[in-house]
Amino acid sequence: MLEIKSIVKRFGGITVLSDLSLSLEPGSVNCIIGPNGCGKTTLFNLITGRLRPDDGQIILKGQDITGRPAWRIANLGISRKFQIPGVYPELSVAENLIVPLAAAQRRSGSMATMFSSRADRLAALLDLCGLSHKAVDRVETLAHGEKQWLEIAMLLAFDTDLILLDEPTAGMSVPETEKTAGLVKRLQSEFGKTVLVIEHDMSFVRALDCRLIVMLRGKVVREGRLEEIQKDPEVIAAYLGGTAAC
Ligand SMILES: Nc1ncnc2c1ncn2[C@@H]1O[C@H](COP(=O)(O)OP(=O)(O)OP(=O)(O)O)[C@@H](O)[C@H]1O
Repeated sequence: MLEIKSIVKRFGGITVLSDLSLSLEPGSVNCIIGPNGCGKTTLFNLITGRLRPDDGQIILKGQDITGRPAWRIANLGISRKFQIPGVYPELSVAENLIVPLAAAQRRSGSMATMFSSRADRLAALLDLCGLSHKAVDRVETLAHGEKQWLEIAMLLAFDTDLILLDEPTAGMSVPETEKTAGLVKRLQSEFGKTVLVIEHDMSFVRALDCRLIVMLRGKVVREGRLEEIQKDPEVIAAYLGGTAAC
């Protein structure tokens, strides 16, 4: 689905990403962990075209997207959720979903995507984010967690193959965090999406039960399951430190 080859990003004299390589299998869930400032968000900015790399290549489904504009990359099949919910507060929940549904229709030129009709699609998306009972409510009246779930459903409505989520559980309670892990898993299990998540919350990482990618000092230093990663001395020293949570 995605192949990042030896990417380098510098800001002035500081090298934030150095020779970083990574690949994502189609239909997989992957989670990036790493200490503050190690370059996780910068990596998302490079993948989505907000920033251009100084060196290296980014390949999406066999196509070189390195340095292409963000709108073009979105149309080629990558959607992204920022930490703060990117929803339309004055529109209803259903209207928020109709906007990306329409954008997906325009992008593909066909509705032969996930569902058989627009009504079915809308109902499935409302069900996915647990907001069927609030379909006509204005989004500004929703709780923080509900806005985050709505935005994840909006990404699904836009129907790209690859979905990037930047700390989707930021500001959430423990039950909300657990629900978010279930939602992210459904993107893969029910809809076949490839998902790449940045997350700090280890209870969420554990619940997600997926491949972990550990970044340190601008590089990928380890990949694997949590059980392996949490035993790694370098990871423990540099990132997990004393956090008994892992
Ligand atoms: N536009 C920019 N100009 C200059 N420096 C930047 C810019 N964007 C990021 N940086 C620097 O690059 C480094 C990596 O930042 P980045 O936000 O990618 O880290 P992160 O791993 O996502 O951190 P966090 O976990 O705190 O979100 C930091 O030192 C940051 O200050």
